[in-house]
Amino acid sequence: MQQDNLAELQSAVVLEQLRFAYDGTRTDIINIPEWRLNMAEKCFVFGASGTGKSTLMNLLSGVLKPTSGTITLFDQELTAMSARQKDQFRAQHIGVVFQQFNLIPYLSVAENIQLAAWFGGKPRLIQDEAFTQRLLGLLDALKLKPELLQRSSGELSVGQQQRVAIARALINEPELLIVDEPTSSLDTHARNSFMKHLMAICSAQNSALLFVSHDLSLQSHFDVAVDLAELNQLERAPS
Ligand SMILES: Nc1ncnc2c1ncn2[C@@H]1O[C@H](COP(=O)(O)OP(=O)(O)OP(=O)(O)O)[C@@H](O)[C@H]1O
Repeated sequence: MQQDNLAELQSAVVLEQLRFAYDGTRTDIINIPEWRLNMAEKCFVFGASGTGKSTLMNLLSGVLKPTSGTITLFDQELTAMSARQKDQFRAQHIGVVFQQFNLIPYLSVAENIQLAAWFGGKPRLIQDEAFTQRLLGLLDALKLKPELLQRSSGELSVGQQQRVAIARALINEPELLIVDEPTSSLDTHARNSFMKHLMAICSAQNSALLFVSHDLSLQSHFDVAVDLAELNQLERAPS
């Protein structure tokens, strides 16, 4: 079978009977009977504040463990992995940009990005010329000046930190990029430019993209859009 056909058959993400309640509560925050994301598809997940967007992203990146049900990424069941296997799988296959970016403020931009490559199992490649070229290409695509590489990430503006977080998430060319509400601190012009660059990089790398936000104006950039309130089968109090 041709490689292209194989890629079409495999899903990037499959959720089945996925339920999650925070410890000590009995209220489901997530209850998704079934959902799929195709390989290399760019999906916008929207919902108002408090609908569970960050919770869903934390489940998909393996930071939270579901109460029940399964999460399968590229035919591998995340929910069946040990904590160590999950960390390794995430580092190798998933790029995550959290709302707060989670950069290490006292490390330089270069060190923050190299750390991701190291955890992604590519420590030797960091010395490699091709790695440097890829890093410079990413910086250029994200409109970050190479001089920033030696600056502590804690010294950068919020917009710059955001783009460094994206560069870090993309450095290992992940099959899946998960991005949680990254544009809220940007003005309209910066936001549109950021979105265009992000889409171009994902297309070039063939990465599937799951992007959560409450900002519906971003929807036009994506292949598909999902309303989390519809996807999530939560019991609602009768009105
Ligand atoms: N650690 C926690 N313990 C208990 N409840 C939590 C915890 N974190 C979030 N919640 C609750 O889960 C629900 C979903 O929160 P979540 O942060 O996933 O929503 P969100 O859609 O990402 O919101 P926002 O757009 O404001 O970031 C909220 O009712 C929230 O209060």
